[in-house]
Amino acid sequence: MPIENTRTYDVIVIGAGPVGENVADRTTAAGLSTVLVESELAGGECSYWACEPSKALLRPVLLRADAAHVPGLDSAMKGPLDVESVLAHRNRMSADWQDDGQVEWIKSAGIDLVRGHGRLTGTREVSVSSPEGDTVRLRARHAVALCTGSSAALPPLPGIEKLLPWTSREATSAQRAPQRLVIVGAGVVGVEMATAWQALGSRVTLLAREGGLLPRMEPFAGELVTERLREAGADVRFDISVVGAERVGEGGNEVRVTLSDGGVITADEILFATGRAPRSQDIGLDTVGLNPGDWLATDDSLTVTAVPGHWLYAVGDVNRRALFTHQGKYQARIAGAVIAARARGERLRTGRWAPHSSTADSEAVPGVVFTDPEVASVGLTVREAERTGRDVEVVDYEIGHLAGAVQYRPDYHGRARILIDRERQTVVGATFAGPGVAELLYSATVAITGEVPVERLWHAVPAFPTISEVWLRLLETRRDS
Ligand SMILES: Cc1cc2nc3c(=O)[nH]c(=O)nc-3n(C[C@H](O)[C@H](O)[C@H](O)COP(=O)(O)OP(=O)(O)OC[C@H]3O[C@@H](n4cnc5c(N)ncnc54)[C@H](O)[C@@H]3O)c2cc1C
Ligand SMILES: NC(=O)c1ccc[n+]([C@@H]2O[C@H](COP(=O)([O-])OP(=O)(O)OC[C@H]3O[C@@H](n4cnc5c(N)ncnc54)[C@H](O)[C@@H]3O)[C@@H](O)[C@H]2O)c1
Repeated sequence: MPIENTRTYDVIVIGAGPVGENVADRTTAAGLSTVLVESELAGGECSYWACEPSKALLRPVLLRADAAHVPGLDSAMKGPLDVESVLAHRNRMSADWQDDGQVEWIKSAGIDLVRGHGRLTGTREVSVSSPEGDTVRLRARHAVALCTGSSAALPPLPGIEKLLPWTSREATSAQRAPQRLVIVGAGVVGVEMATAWQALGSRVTLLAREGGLLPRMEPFAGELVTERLREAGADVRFDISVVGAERVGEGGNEVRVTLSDGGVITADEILFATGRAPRSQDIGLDTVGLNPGDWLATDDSLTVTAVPGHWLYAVGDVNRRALFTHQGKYQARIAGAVIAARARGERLRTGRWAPHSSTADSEAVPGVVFTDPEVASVGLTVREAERTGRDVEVVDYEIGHLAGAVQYRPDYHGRARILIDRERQTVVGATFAGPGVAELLYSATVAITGEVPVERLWHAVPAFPTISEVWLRLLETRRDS
């Protein structure tokens, strides 16, 4: 007999990914009783099929790329990667796809967890269907936060369902390297997975429908990554799309891909890295006047603007503001503070950079692409500045000229670009592409969010010999140009 029961909490959070967990943590810490609803694994996409496994696959690849060019280590780097150990390490970093550790943390934080598929059933009401067929009805006194994330979006290719294609899930959790892997899509997932699997033994063909890789970033970033992927043996093609694909061979063990230029490629697997779709199809949006399957638009307090009453929030990937774990967790801290303030009847402190406003989503979203070389960017690119009519100065510097870069790796090649707002005289965008630049990014993020005047940056002295000296060289280049 299916069981039905009803429970009341101050706050209901649907989705226990990194973002939902952080909303629940903040509301619980504010003294609000909170329940998390999760249909798969607590920890979400990031822990099992995205950030953690992908970075575990990439770390040895990037370390090796550097070490292979450092005198004294180069000869030790001649052999192939120990693929079995890399995959075993990846499995451990994905907690072997078990969420016991996360569940323990949820309990220790004083948060209740209900397993099952959550759906809104009306204002501040949620119903959860458990895998056993039971239903739990939840009521919220104050807020419901939708943190259901995103899933891979597949292109409308005829017969795609019969192809059994890889998405980001298979690409991050596969237990062996396919001999031949075709990757469609040149965004972050496409280039990271091309870097990983090419190094792990697959022959990768990467297909970009644009004229370069990483099309949303500064073009030099994609050019450097293309160069290194090609050196590693990957077949990288531009201005091309897939017009057809089918499983062929014995038991359908091969994929035959037909391209827009008439070419045909045969591979063992095909990965579609063609963007994300919101997980909002079946979460009861129609019961509150929203369209199932839509991204959920919010204001800077993460409140869903189309629903009256200030009780519904959308946080993380599902609101499409910035599809990164760190940015979703930033939103979660703000949403948690907003929910707590409203529950206490306090006025929100909104406005640029105020505690209840996720301003960084529009001004300074940092992101690192863990390719060889790494690409790190925050704030505007030149293209975005042009599109939004911002008057900026653009300053470029070849990172390989720095003493710190040569110490890092004698053949260092990389590029840095900052954008300076002419009127405000502050940095509004930065992109670094080169080995080891990931850790540089926070300095740029602080410069942008702190709106540090460029004149003051002259007093921020980078240590010698580090790659951070790029900041000084960028200032000198601007002064002397
Ligand atoms: C291959 C790959 C690599 C990435 N690498 C990075 C990286 O290095 N750094 C970075 O910052 N970002 C990275 N990202 C992006 C990052 O994974 C996402 O931004 C992040 O996971 C979003 O967190 P979230 O909590 O919003 O959603 P998710 O992590 O998707 O979690 C949503 C949770 O909600 C649950 N859920 C959904 N619907 C329901 C429902 N109806 N009822 C109950 N539960 C439900 C899901 O099961 C899931 O557990 C990567 C993404 C991909 C695809
Ligand atoms: N290191 C990281 O932080 C990291 C790593 C991976 C993913 N992510 C996040 O995940 C998000 C999703 O990444 P993604 O790479 O899936 O998406 P994306 O939007 O970055 O790139 C998608 C690519 O697929 C192409 N594409 C879309 N439809 C296509 C079609 N029908 N045929 C051919 N090409 C097509 C696009 O032109 C684009 O090049 C990113 O925006 C990023 O925020 C972050």
